[in-house]
Amino acid sequence: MTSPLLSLRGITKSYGQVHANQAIDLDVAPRSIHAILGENGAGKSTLMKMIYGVEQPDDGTLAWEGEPLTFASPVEARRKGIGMVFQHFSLFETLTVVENIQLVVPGKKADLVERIRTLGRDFGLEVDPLAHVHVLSVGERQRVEIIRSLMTDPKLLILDEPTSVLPPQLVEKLFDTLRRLRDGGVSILFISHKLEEIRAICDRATILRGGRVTGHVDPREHDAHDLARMMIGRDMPEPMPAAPLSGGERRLEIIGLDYRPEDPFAVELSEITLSVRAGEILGIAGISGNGQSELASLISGEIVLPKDQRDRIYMMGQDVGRLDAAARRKLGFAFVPEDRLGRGAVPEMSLVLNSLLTAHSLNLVRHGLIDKDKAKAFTDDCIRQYDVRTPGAEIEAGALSGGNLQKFIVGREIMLAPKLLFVAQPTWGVDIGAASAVRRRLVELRNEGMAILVISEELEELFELCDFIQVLYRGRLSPALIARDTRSEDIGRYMIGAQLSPEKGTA
Ligand SMILES: Nc1ncnc2c1ncn2[C@@H]1O[C@H](COP(=O)(O)OP(=O)(O)OP(=O)(O)O)[C@@H](O)[C@H]1O
Repeated sequence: MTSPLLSLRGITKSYGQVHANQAIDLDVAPRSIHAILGENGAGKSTLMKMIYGVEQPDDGTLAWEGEPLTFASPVEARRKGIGMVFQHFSLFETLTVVENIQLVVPGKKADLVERIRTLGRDFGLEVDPLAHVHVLSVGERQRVEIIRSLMTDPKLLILDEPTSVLPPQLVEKLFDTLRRLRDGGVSILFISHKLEEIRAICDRATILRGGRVTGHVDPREHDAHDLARMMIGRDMPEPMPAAPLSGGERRLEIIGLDYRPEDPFAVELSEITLSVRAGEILGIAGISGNGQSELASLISGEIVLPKDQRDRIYMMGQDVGRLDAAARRKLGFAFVPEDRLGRGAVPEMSLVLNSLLTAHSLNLVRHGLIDKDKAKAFTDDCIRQYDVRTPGAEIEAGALSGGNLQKFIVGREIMLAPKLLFVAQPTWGVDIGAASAVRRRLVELRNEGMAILVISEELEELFELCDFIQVLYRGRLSPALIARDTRSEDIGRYMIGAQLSPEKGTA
C-alpha cells in the first residue's frame, strides 16, 4: 500500500491482569475506511483510546505520516489531525448547534455558522446551526458531532459504533457522508459489530480477538460468516425456533395510558395501549427519543402514576401504577434498563455486590447479612452462563467492557426467573456471537412461558425475537403488528411517522 497515514507496531496495554491489547500492528492507509472488528472485550476501544491520546500504551510505537508519535492527550491528537466521535454524544441540550461547536472550536459565531452550513452541504451533514440541540433527532445530533470533529480538519476520524444510534433509513445517508469524506481525503476508523455494514462501507478490516490481531482482510472479499468466524473463533449458532403461541395469561397490560412529564425535554405519552401474555415476546420499535425512556420508567416503576390515575398499568393481574419498582419486582417482574452504568449497575462496586442489587430476593441476604458464598456462587454462575469475560466476580463492574457488562446485567435479571421480563436494548453494544446467544436464550424463555417485553432500535433483532411489534413515534404507539406478516419497510415508515398501508396485518 501507499505509505500509511497511521502505523502502530507492537502496541501493548494491560489493566492489571487484563491484557487488553497485545502486540497490535495496524496500518491505516490514506483515503480509506478501515473497520476494527472484534467481539466484546476484544480491545477495540482500548486501541482507539491510545490512538486518540486518552490512554498511553505500555509498549510499542505509533507513527503518523512516517514520524514517531506520542500523544499525551486528545488535544494533541486533534492538533495533529485525529478526530473521534464517541458513541455517547456530549452535546449540551439547552445550547444551539453553533454554541455547542463554539465550546471547542474558536471563531466568531457568524463565521462558524457559515462553516457549519458549508460542511453540511459538502458532506451531506445538513443541520440548522441555530437550532437548539434538544429539538434535534438522534441522527441530527450525530451530524453535529461529526461536523464538530470535521471543523478541526482531521485527516483521520474515529467513529465508535456510529450506526447503533441510527434508524435504518439514516444508515445509508451516514455511509454516503463517510464515502464523501474519504473521497475528500479523510481516513476513517470504523468500529462496528455489524458485519454487513462493514462489508458495505469499509475497504479494509482489522480483526481483534482477545486483545490480539487475528487478521487484516478486505471485508468485501469475505462473507459475514467468514468474518464472524475470525472474530469469535467458531461458527455462529443458528437462531432458536419459536414454538407456536400458547395464548397464556396477560402478564402486562397497559390501557390508554397518558403521561405528561414535568421535565420540558421529556416526551409526553398519549393513549399507550399494549399487552404481553405468558409465552410471547412483544417488541417496541422506534428511534430512541420518541418516548422510550419515559415508557420504560413507567413500566419499571421508576415513575409511579399520580393518585387519580387508576387501572392503567397491570402486572400479573394487579393494578401496579402506584407501586414502586421494588413492589413490582416482588410480583415477579424483572428489568434490564438501557442505561447500564447508571441504573443497571454501580460501576464502583464488584460484580458480586452488583448481583445483590436485584438478586437479593434469592436468599442471598439472610437476617440482613449477605450470604457471601451464595452471592459469589450466583455471580460465578451468571458469568459462566452468559459468557461474561472478566478475571473474576470480585472485579468492579466499571472495569468490564460495555458488551460484557450488558451480558452480566441481562444474565442477572434472567436468573431471577421472572414471570415478566422487560429488556431495553438487549444486545446494545453486544457482539454478534454473544448477541445471538442472548437472543436464543430470550426465545427459549418465551417458549418456556415467560412474558417478555423488548425495546430495541434494531429491527432485525425485533424480527428475530418478537411475536408482535409496536412502533413508538412521538409518544404514541402503533397498533400491534404480527411480526411474521410485517416487512421491515412498514415498521420503518411508522418509525419516521408515515402511515402504514391499511392491508398489512395487525394483531
Ligand atoms: N479502565 C479499565 N480497567 C480495567 N480493565 C479495563 C479497563 N478498560 C478496559 N478494560 C478491559 O480491557 C479489555 C478490553 O476492553 P475494550 O473496552 O477495549 O473492549 P472492546 O473491544 O471495546 O469491547 P466492547 O465491544 O464490549 O466495547 C476488557 O477485558 C476490559 O474489561
